[in-house]
Amino acid sequence: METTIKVENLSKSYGSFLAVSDLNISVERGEVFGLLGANGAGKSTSIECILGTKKADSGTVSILGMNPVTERKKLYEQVGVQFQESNYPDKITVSELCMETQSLYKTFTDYKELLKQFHLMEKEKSMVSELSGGQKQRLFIVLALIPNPEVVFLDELTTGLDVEARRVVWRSLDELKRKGLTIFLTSHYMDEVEVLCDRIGILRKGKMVFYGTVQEAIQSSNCTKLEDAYLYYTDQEGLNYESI
Ligand SMILES: Nc1ncnc2c1ncn2[C@@H]1O[C@H](COP(=O)(O)OP(=O)(O)OP(=O)(O)O)[C@@H](O)[C@H]1O
Repeated sequence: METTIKVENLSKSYGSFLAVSDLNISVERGEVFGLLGANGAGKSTSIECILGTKKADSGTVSILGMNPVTERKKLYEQVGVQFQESNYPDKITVSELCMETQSLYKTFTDYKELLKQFHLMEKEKSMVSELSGGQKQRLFIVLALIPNPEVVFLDELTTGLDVEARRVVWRSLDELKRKGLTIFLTSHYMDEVEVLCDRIGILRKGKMVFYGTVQEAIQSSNCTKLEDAYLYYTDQEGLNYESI
């Protein structure tokens, strides 16, 4: 198998606060990896350090065999990133923003196909600023996919999406995965994780407390559902576990 993302012994502190501690992750080509953890567990910090947009204190990262810090330009031709809050000009339409994004890359996918796939075609001429939260979220996924990437990083994939929109996103990602796209995502929704992820890592206070398949998480915690297994791993003091 071909390893697409390799993270070894990655750590990051903010002052004296250790946000990510000794992270090890390996994602194969065409695999979907989900990084899970409570608010503040260190997911975004990890993604930013992996992408090289934040400087890790120690550890090594390789994406498609490249170092994201020193080979940034070349790597970013093949990596898509979904931003939570994109910086876009005030008065720009959906299609203009897509075209602008296309212009940043040597090769790209037809954005209209992506807009269709993510049910945004009827918003093509709308101002980005006038889209609903869920429509914007889907647009940011489209923007991440425009370079026709080999790997895509999706932070809080479907936060704010309604039930139908989530299914649209899941279906589209599944299709892209079949074509060999490697996906690194974070999510707070265990149903989504069960549908999409081949392997997961659960972070608790910056440390990986579980790494393996969804089935392994369920089995090793003696639970029957992933949500319970997740709580078992993230809430080991038992404060909330089984409180409902
Ligand atoms: N720039 C910063 N300076 C200091 N502390 C930070 C900074 N960014 C993040 N932190 C802290 O690091 C920890 C991890 O934050 P991070 O954003 O990585 O968590 P997360 O798992 O992505 O959370 P969420 O699910 O809420 O998005 C938190 O305790 C946060 O307060």
